[in-house]
Amino acid sequence: MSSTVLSMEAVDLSFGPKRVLDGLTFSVPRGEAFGFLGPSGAGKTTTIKLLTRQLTRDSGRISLLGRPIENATAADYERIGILSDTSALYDRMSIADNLALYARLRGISRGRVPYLLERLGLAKDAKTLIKNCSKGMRQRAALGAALVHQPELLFLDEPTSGLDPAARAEVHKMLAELRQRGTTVFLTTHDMAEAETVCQRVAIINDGAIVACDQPEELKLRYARNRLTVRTRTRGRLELSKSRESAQQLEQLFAENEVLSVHSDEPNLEEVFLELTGREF
Ligand SMILES: Nc1ncnc2c1ncn2[C@@H]1O[C@H](COP(=O)(O)OP(=O)(O)OP(=O)(O)O)[C@@H](O)[C@H]1O
Repeated sequence: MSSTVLSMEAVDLSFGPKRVLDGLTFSVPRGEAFGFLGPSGAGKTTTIKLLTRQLTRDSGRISLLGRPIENATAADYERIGILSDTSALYDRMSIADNLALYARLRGISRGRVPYLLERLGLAKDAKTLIKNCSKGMRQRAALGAALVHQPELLFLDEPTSGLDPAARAEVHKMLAELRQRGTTVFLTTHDMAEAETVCQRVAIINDGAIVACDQPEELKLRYARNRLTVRTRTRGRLELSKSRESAQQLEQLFAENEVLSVHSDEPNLEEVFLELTGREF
């Protein structure tokens, strides 16, 4: 069987006169956590909707679980889990009952529900009605619903938005475990630190087109600015590039006993993102 679980080739999509996706091309091998990053409105959710057949492309090819998406069967969709802001939870039912319902809809036992509640930090709130949940609790419950049938391919649209740092860390741990078990993850996020923690590769999308796609480390080496920040006694903070001229300048500053500290800025994905999209989140 092909090791490519998911791919798009030259996919275009317009809403009316507006081109939203423009020649989108990428592929995701089995077992990879693939991050899809981009500013608001770049086309991330639209891409997930195409991959999960909530929308249809204008042109190009999409394959899912080794076959053209047009030929995907109901059984293929049983192998997929989706978390998005349209994930439906029943407001008047408790968290535990929602997860049990999802298990029943998937035709599996509710045996995994207590485990998921525990792992998602929801055990003590299991009986809370969804309508009385905080945004973070709701988000974790929706993640539980997406995971209940142990999908081999998981689409996560901003899975940790609204979560506090502890819950976020627990979700990251769960995702790492899922990946170890061979689950393929397609994830959108605005959180660059999350992308670096969770994803083996990331694509950066801007105005509907992929502007870079690689391992976070590679992108950082390729695009991040390389700077030194020097705090001086009388000249304040100086920013130097890592160049020969700057080395001479730094030597001079040391000779003049000006240097209080030298800090080498580690390149980070946020800088890469800004460099490539020209936009903040
Ligand atoms: N049903 C629709 N009809 C018309 N335009 C749409 C529709 N859905 C999305 N769009 C437009 O398509 C573009 C991409 O939207 P999309 O939701 O994919 O962005 P996104 O990258 O997920 O943004 P965010 O990070 O804010 O969730 C936006 O300009 C949006 O306004």
